[in-house]
Amino acid sequence: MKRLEGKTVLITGGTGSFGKTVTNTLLETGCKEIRIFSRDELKQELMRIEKASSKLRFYIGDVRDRESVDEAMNGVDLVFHAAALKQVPSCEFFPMQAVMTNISGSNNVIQSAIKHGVDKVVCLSTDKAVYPINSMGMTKALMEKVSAAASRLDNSGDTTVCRVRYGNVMCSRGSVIPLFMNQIKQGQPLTLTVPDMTRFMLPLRDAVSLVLFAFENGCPGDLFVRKAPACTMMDLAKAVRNIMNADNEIKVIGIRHGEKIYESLLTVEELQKAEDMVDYYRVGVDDRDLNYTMYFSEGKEKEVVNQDYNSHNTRQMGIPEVEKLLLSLPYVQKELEVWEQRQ
Ligand SMILES: O=c1ccn([C@@H]2O[C@H](COP(=O)(O)OP(=O)(O)O[C@H]3O[C@H](CO)[C@H](O)[C@H](O)[C@H]3O)[C@@H](O)[C@H]2O)c(=O)[nH]1
Repeated sequence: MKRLEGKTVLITGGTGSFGKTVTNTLLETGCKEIRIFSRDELKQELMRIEKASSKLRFYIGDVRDRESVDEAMNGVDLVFHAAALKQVPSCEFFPMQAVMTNISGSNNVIQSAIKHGVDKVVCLSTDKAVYPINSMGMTKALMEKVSAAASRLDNSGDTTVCRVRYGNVMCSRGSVIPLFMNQIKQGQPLTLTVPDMTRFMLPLRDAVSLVLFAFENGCPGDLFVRKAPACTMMDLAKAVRNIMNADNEIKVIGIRHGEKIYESLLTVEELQKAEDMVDYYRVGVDDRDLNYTMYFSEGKEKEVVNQDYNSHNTRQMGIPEVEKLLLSLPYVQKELEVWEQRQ
């Protein structure tokens, strides 16, 4: 991470799970300043106390409010744009709120970065933006378009805007793994939507590496995804039960508003032109030579792709592998420690 030496980094939505984890990583580099931009002063105060670092600067603001974004952007070299409305059900009920934050807010961040001559902006998107069926995914898909358009139009060439998409980040706030663990602690049944539903499972550390990879390798308009395994929700529920030594009932409750049976990380068309970078796929906005020759398998003709890259056709983990992955997560380790003391 030599390229971070002496840099000022702005993280929008910086008090979330991603923001906190990437901050830890950045604090171990030689970067000069990390700016945390978010709406919630309490979360900022807690983060200030927890991290206790003179490199951190906190900015209260909202991506919807361009002035507040401009204030935080002055002197910034790199932006990780993570601020978003991302709960599927609430975006279904309040789609215009998702429009204002995820689309207009993202445009504010990108335009402000271009105006301030920022080197690179990495915008965080989600698998729900691929063939979107819910407001959260639709607004994230448009955020991707807004950033792709900005990267085409910025002729000054000062600012590189690129994008990453990831699947379900394991144990992120409000997500299913913490929910299952709490249900077990309270002696309740595990509420399972659809047993065969699959999701890409991405530990937070891999989500952070993806974003750093995009920072290091991204050219204007690039989209990166990290290859990830998936599992069924039934296997996930059973794995959580097993690691907690529990036998709570698993109750099928049916699909929720705006949900899909499986998620896609790349469309058929994107996969067709994607460059395979071992752990990652890269999809460029056009066919320019972007100097990725070291990752190509020379001379191999591209096969015709007729499927998207989705959580049904990626590598499937069985219950033991899901258990192992769960046990490697700091969140799960902490929760299990408390749980085992109570037993
Ligand atoms: O009580 C529940 C709740 C959820 N699920 C299932 O668990 C899976 C994951 O659900 P989450 O609520 O954890 O996550 P979502 O897939 O709805 O969305 C999550 O992943 C997205 C990326 O795909 C975004 O990051 C988003 O913010 C985040 O909440 C889904 O198949 C869902 O049906 C259950 O079985 N029971």
